[in-house]
Amino acid sequence: MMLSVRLRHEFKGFVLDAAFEAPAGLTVLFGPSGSGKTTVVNAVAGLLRPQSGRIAVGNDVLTDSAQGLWLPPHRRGVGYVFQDSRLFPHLSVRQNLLFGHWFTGRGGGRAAHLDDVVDLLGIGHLLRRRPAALSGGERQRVALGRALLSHPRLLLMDEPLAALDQARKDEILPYLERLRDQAGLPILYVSHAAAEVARLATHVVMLTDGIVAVAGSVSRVLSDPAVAPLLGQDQTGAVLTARIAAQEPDGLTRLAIPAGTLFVPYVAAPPGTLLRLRILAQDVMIATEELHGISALNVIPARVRDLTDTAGGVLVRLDAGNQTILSRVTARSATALKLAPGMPVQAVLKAVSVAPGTIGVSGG
Ligand SMILES: Nc1ncnc2c1ncn2[C@@H]1O[C@H](COP(=O)(O)OP(=O)(O)OP(=O)(O)O)[C@@H](O)[C@H]1O
Repeated sequence: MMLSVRLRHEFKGFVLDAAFEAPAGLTVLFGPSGSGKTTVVNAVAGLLRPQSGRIAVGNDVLTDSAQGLWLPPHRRGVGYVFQDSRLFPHLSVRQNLLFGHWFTGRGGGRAAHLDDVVDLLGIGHLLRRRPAALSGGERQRVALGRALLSHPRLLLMDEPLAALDQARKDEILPYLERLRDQAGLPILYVSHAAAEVARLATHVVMLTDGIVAVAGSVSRVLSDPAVAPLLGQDQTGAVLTARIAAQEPDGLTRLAIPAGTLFVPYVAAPPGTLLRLRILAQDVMIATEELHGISALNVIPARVRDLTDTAGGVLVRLDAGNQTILSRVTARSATALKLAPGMPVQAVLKAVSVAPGTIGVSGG
């Protein structure tokens, strides 16, 4: 099931002209304030009728200006989760959940069942409570459950974590990962937090000034130097998948990636588990010779693919196995090391860069 979007809409002083596809999984719509994210989401939800374009989920066409077709919001099968949970305060959690179910009246075989959704989101112990007696993170989990129980073809999430503090975000992220991996739906997720993109996205659509600047899988987009100015210097970095190889006696966890072995602080998961790692460009040093007597645990053989000058230094894209790592070095170092495409190097990852907060299950 794939969401495909082609849209053109003009406000005074702003033109949205965007086309992209979002497969099953979680596609983050990312971009600076005013780039058109909400306009896209509103067009998909049916809250805005675009001047021209076509929006479809699989074979179901939601909007097609060429045919004069435009489905109203309640006939789109779109589950919508907002920044604030918008639960009904006078209803219990259970009643809130069933409201989505009841409202659409689209039961039947493919219906998500209350018990399954409650399990997926870990909200069984909350069913009798009123929203006022929930934490912000719990409320968002209930709002997710309500959206899921409306049997959507598609989930839209407009900065669902933006109103939560970091502790509540951390609490809800694992549930979003499960939803992404188990719901089998396209999820279009608006965010301007790079950490959320790195943690949750399977695909990324970067919007700037109403057009799609870059789009593709999260690993490809985040390792694209063209994306660095949009993410910001200290947020630029690659995302890669690793497999837990073993738990070490000294408390570290050994990970396997195609290019070699990484050691990270203990990750509580069994060998074989796939993890997603975020490796910030500023945490990767480059050595042109074999290293001895260095405290860094993680040194990976790699090859320079290309170099890009940016405001904050030179971004070096490194091929490591079939994965890509980004490193930021000063122009002076790039010159001194004579870095050039094709050159074999060692990527030195500072162990701290693979911190627990940046580790999530793989997805996609
Ligand atoms: N109803 C409207 N009438 C006129 N201009 C609008 C309208 N809605 C949005 N715009 C303009 O369209 C542009 C894109 O707005 P949009 O809300 O889609 O951006 P965004 O990426 O979601 O931003 P943010 O991250 O700040 O929410 C902005 O310049 C905004 O002022």
